[in-house]
Amino acid sequence: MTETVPPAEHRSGFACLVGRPNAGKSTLTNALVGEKVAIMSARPQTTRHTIRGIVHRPDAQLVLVDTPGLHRPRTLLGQRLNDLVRETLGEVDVIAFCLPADQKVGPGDRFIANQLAPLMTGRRAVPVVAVVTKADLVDRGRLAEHLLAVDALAREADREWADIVPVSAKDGFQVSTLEDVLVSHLPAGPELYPGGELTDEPEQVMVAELVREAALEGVRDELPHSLAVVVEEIIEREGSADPDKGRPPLLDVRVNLYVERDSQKAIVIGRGGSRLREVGTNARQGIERLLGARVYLDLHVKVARDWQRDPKQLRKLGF
Ligand SMILES: Nc1nc2c(ncn2[C@@H]2O[C@H](COP(=O)(O)OP(=O)(O)OP(=O)(O)O)[C@@H](O)[C@H]2O)c(=O)[nH]1
Repeated sequence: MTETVPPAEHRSGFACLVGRPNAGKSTLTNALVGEKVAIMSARPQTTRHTIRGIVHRPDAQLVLVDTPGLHRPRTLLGQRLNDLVRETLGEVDVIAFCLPADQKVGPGDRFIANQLAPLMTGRRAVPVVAVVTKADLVDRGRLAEHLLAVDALAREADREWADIVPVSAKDGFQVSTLEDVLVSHLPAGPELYPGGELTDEPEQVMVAELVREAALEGVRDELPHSLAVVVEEIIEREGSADPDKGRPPLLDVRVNLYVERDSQKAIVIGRGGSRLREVGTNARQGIERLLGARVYLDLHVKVARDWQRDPKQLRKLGF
């Protein structure tokens, strides 16, 4: 019998991707992890939850935390998200600050750089790698200019980036280089997630993301940030599985969709319930793939007035 000898120095730890909305954090997480874990969208701030993916390789395990956009708080929800973001940031081993190459360094980036600055010094300083995303969208000249501007951004705050790495999640340019750079900032340590499961996101949160994505499809303009999704229960129907016949179990999945106004409820439900049925069908297919089971999906649309500003509602909705 041969035993597998662990590599001399195995590294492990947590990395957090920050950056303004639309900076390409979710897409980059997916490119690094190699599987769709965060839900992508052309619209800002669909990533309400902290979603982790794991880069699992023989010499390292890098646990990625994809945060909601670190943005200037406008509502209580924004404030909560920022608290969550800062809490997460204090605990990670390396931060990847994403700055899209096709957009000038602006006030949003400066705001984040200033938030990061205090974390970058002292005994427990966290290294921050500046990641210039979407490099495929600009030519070499503009990329070089952008890299200089990104470098200057750190010096404005009297700090230095641990590294600066241009990447394109779209065509894979430098993604493995970035992976190596992030790993190089991790401490020596054993696998944090034995076997390296791709995600430790609770099933319920992923189910909620799939329903939210389906419910927003085509109506994002009418329901910008006014939709929260809560999975009430996932229950296996007794006696539904038949392993002998290769029949997977049937799961009853009950989900509440919260909107702020009656008019929004009407949009989600559609004429005679037609749109909600379509949302259910689309979400169910994704959930069945995710859970490897047959799914009976029960959707309820409820009005929670001004839920973004009400602390009690926020807690109920899991924020
Ligand atoms: N051309 C190109 N487009 C990209 C790249 N990475 C992301 N995008 C696009 O940029 C948009 C935003 O990407 P996301 O990954 O959703 O950005 P995000 O930072 O997670 O956004 P929030 O969830 O709003 O914080 C999407 O339309 C992506 O398709 C890239 O490397 N190249």
